[in-house]
Amino acid sequence: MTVTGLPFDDFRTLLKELPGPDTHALAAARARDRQLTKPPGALGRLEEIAMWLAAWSGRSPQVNRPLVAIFAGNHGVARHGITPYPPSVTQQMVENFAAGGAAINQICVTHDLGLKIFDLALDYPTGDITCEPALSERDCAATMAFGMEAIAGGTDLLCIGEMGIGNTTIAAAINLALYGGEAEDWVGPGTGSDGEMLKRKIEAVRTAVAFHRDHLSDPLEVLRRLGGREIAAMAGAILAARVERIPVLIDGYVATAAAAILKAANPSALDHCLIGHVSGEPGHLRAIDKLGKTPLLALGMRLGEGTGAALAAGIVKAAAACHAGMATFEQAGVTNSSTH
Ligand SMILES: Cc1cc2ncn([C@H]3O[C@H](COP(=O)(O)O)[C@@H](O)[C@H]3O)c2cc1C
Ligand SMILES: O=C(O)c1cccnc1
Repeated sequence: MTVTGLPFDDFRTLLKELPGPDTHALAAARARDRQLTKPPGALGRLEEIAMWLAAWSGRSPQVNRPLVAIFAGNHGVARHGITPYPPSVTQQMVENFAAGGAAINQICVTHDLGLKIFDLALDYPTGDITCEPALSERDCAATMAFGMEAIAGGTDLLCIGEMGIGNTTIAAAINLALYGGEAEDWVGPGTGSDGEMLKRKIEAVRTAVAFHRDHLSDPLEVLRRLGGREIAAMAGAILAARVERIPVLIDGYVATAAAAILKAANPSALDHCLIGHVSGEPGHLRAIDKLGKTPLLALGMRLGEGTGAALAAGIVKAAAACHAGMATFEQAGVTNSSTH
C-alpha cells in the first residue's frame, strides 16, 4: 500500500460504517405529530420531512442554523470547448457570491440561510478526464477531507451547492460510468451548450468513460478519475454530515452526481439526504430516480449554486416549525376524532 493510498482507503472504511437513523427521536416525533391540531397526514410531505429531520438529526425536528455550502472548482475538460463560458467565470462568480450579487445570495436572504463558499484551487484545473484521471488519490482524499470541514462551524441543515464551469460535463460522465446507457442520455445543455458544442460535450463524455472503463467498478475511482475538486468536496461534506447527524439537502444535476458516488459505495449512504429541486437539465430526473428519491420542488431552474437546495430549505424550515410550534388538540381545546 502506498502512503498516499492510506487516506483514500479511509473513506472506503468510513463508507462501510455509517450510522443509521435515530429510532427513538423518530418515535417521539411520530407521537407528537399525532397530537397536533390537524387531521392525520394533512400536512402531507411536510410531515415526512419532519420525521426525516428527527431520524437523521437524533432530536425533535428543528432547523436553527441552516447553511448553504458552495464548493467551486475548475476542470481540465473545459479545454474541449464543451461550455459557452470560460473557466475564469468560476472565480468571478466566487467573487460575486462574496459580494452578495448571485441568485443564491438572494435565496439565502429570503429564507435566512447561512452561506459559505469553499473555492478549491481554481488556478489549478483538474486533469482532462478524456485522457487522464481528474485527481490523484492524494488530491482526491485531501479534497474530500476539506469538504468535510464544511460543517465545522456548526449547522443543523446542510444545503449542498457548487460552482464550476464545465461541471455538467463531469456530472454526465459520472452518471454514464455509474448507470450506463449512452453519453446522450446524460449530457444536457448545462449553461447553454448546443449544436457543435453539444456534440463535443457528448463526445468528451463518451471518450472519458471509454478511457477509464477498466477502473470504474469502484465508485471512489469513478470520483477520482471522472470527478473534480468541487465534486469530491461535496461527497466529503455529505459524508461528514451523515457521521455528525446533520440532514442534507442536495441541489441540482451536478450535486446529485457527487451524491451518487456515495450511494454506489453504500446503498444507505444518502438516507439522510433529500433532493431539493429537479433541475431543468434533462438527465436529472433519471439520476434522481436511480437514487430512489423524489425531489421536493420542480421549478424549471437549471443554475446550480445550491439554489434548488436553498429554496427547498424554506420548505424544510416550515415543516420543522409546524412540528415544533403547532398546538396539540389538548392545548388548543380542539376536539380530536379519536376522543369525541
Ligand atoms: C454566470 C454563471 C453563473 C452560474 N452559477 C451556476 N452556474 C452553473 O453553471 C456551471 C455548469 O455549466 P456548464 O457545464 O455548462 O459550464 C456551473 O458553474 C454551475 O454551478 C453558473 C454558470 C454561469 C455562466
Ligand atoms: O442542475 C444543475 O446542477 C446545473 C444545471 C446547469 C448548469 N449548472 C448546474
